[in-house]
Amino acid sequence: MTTRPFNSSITACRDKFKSASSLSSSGRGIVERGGGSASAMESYSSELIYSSLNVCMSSLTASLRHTRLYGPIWRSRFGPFDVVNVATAELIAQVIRQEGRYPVRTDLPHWKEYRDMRGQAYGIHVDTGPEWYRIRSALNPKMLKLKEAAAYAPIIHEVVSDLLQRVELLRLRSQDQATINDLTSELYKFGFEGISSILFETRLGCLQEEIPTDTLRFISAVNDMLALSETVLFFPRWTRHILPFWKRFVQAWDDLNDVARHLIDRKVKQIHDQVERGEQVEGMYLTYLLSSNKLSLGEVYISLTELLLGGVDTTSNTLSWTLYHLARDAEVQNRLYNEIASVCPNKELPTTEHLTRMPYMKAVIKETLRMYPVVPGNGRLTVDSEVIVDNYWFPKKTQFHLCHYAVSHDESNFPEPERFVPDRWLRDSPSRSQHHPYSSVPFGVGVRACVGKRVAELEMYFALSRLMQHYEVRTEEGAPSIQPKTRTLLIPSKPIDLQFIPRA
Ligand code: HEM
Repeated sequence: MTTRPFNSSITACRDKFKSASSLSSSGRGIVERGGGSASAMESYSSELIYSSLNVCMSSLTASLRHTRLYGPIWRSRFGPFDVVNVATAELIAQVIRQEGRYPVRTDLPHWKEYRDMRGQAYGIHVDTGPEWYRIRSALNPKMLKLKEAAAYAPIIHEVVSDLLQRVELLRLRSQDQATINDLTSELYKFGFEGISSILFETRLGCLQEEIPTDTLRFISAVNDMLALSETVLFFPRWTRHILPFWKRFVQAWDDLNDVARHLIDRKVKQIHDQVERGEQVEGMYLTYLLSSNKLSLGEVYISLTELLLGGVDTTSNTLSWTLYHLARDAEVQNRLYNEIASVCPNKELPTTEHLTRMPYMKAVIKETLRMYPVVPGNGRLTVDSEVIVDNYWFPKKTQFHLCHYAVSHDESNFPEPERFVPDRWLRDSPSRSQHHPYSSVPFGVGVRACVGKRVAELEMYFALSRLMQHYEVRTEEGAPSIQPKTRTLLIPSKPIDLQFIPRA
């Protein structure tokens, strides 16, 4: 095969590998999307940190449709993005196996610009290469290992107790003394409180009746920054004088940093006072980061903020979908309840040891994350070397989009993919699916995978097991089924309202 020029700079073919031009001509297509229309902006305006992940920004249905139309690999353009999409487990595996020592998801030039403007450290999302690795290595301990994350069990239980109280309050306040409307927004408060109590070692009061003013400012700064992140990236720089987005983006970051810094500085002073008094310093994640001396104070500010951004919306959306399905499937719910009740009789508080004896609960969460991978599409930008994927040769600086949602809904991996079947994940079950290891990787894989996985799992397991101990969840009569949609993260397209019936 001879080398032929490709019709754009993104792919180039080399001897022995397929001509990348066939990406656009043999049913593997280039999909062009117009830039900047109001409707496009509406559906693609981002909510979360994972704006940096969902590089092709295609909607779920579009990603499934494109897979059917173009096969497992195709190019797409959206605004400034020129992306190679891969939509089989094997191709995802090929990209990941060539990601190198310092994988990059995608560029975040607007975050970098903000940090340059304010003279701040870059942090885990903006830094690349060995610098990213240095920060990531400092963050990994006390987060990634189950044994270490287990130290957060008491504080997570404290926050789950507040969640239970809030559920009871809202239930009793409702007309039928059962229904909680828009469960996801309540679970969002739980997610925010849970992760900040570990990271900042401070209870923010998100689940209180009257949320403190500073906490409200924190929550809205997080929301504003994330909602504006993609918008800012999308519009050309010259529009910044005319459109309000950049100014609001900067303001949101300023507010976010201000509250985070205040929380951290308070802790630094407490630790300093304890040391002065000759007391033993004990704490959680912030104390660990400060005492490990691996990061500058500026890097600690940025790192905790970025961990918070990764942790607030992810666990809450996953828990919402889990409860939604349990409410619709009495058999699955009973089985889960029976497992929890047999491991922890008399509503005993579950410990991490108890969790090791709850395989069905883990299967329920795995199945939720298969059907609703909260990060439905991830990205990898090849930086250091050229790569070969599906026998095509791709040059450096190729942006890949890993279409996780399409893959985990592919029936060749998971028969009847639209059915919620936790049994697929159980070792001895006849329904256990024989799937490719990369067909459902909701936390990512490799050195760049989710740093908060263990904490997220603990939060979800404790919250789910205790909710089940106290309540049976049901749907209201005639409640419509709810489809997911992407707002970068995968979220319910409508509010989820569920009934919470107290158990004896
Ligand atoms: C259900 C819960 C969660 C899911 C499904 C999830 C999923 C993911 C995924 C898919 C990635 C990208 C991995 C990759 O590129 O290979 C990621 C990255 C990340 N997540 Fe999570 N996440 C969850 C919870 C959390 C929590 C609770 C935290 C905070 C403690 C967190 C913090 C982060 C951070 C900081 C990154 C970036 C890591 C890096 O770039 O080195 N996540 N997460």
